[in-house]
Amino acid sequence: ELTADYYENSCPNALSTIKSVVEAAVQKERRMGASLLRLHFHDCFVNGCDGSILLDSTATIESEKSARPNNNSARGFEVVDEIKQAVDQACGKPVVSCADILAVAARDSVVALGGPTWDVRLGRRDSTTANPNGANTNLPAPSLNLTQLIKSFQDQGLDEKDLVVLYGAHSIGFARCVAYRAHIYNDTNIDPNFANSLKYICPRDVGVGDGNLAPLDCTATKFDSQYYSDLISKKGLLHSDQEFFNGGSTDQLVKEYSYNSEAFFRDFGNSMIKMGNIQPLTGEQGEIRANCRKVNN
Ligand code: HEM
Ligand SMILES: [Ca+2]
Repeated sequence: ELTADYYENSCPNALSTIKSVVEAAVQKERRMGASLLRLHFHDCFVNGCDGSILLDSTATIESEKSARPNNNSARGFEVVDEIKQAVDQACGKPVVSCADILAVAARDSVVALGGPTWDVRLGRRDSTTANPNGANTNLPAPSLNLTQLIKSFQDQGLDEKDLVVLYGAHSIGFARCVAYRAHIYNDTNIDPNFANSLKYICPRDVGVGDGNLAPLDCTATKFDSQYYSDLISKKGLLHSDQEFFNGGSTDQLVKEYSYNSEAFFRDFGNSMIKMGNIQPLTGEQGEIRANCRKVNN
């Protein structure tokens, strides 16, 4: 069982230390808040929230970082290193796990960008392995349809409502042309002016401008419910985004969140806690890494 006050005795300054590093990082670059939030998601969906995504490749470990959904895409690892150093210094020894750092940094990022807060449950321990194949299978691709998206969340014990509300994380951050090219050129459920404007940034030919970034919603540096309004006006950036408002079972919830940002904020915190509870290592399982990129000797 994870608990919110897990570090209260062992390191009373842990949470405030994490918060100040996250705030400084977001102040320097607002997108970093989005990148840190996504790291927690990509950690939890592969072998649970155990810091597995943070491990670098070695002779014996093939990293999740190099798996398709993360390669040239997941970012924020240097900020996690910075947090880890600061927090270990504040505690006097490594007592805070890298998995917990990701969970707290995700919350602090959302708050720093104007979103809701919630009590992060803590006490996760760090994995001694990575699972790149798991990253390839479990992390949903932007080409998925609604049924497949629902399935990928169900596999993690998350329901349709968790899916729609957590996907509101796309209220912040950016995607590369490779992720949205198919949607702007091939799909018809997209506002034509919106699609045309993106074609300047993202050329049709594969290999040209693949890394060019576009914002996931039109207020991408602020955490808000704008994302859902964008979907209603057919301005979802990814194919998978627009699947949530495309005549299916999730249309109603998208509408509700578009005009009720209080409900969105409340539900987001609850579903983040639920996601953060996916298969944690606890007790004697795993370890507390001294360096988030490496297993202990
Ligand atoms: C449900 C299925 C999901 C799919 C198919 C999906 C897909 C994607 C894709 C393709 C990108 C762009 C990556 C790139 O081009 O480098 C992205 C970015 C992002 N995703 Fe998701 N995502 C999903 C769910 C989530 C969830 C549940 C969260 C968090 C709770 C999340 C948070 C983010 C954030 C914050 C970014 C922007 C990152 C940045 O700017 O560095 N996504 N997602
Ligand atoms: Ca993991």
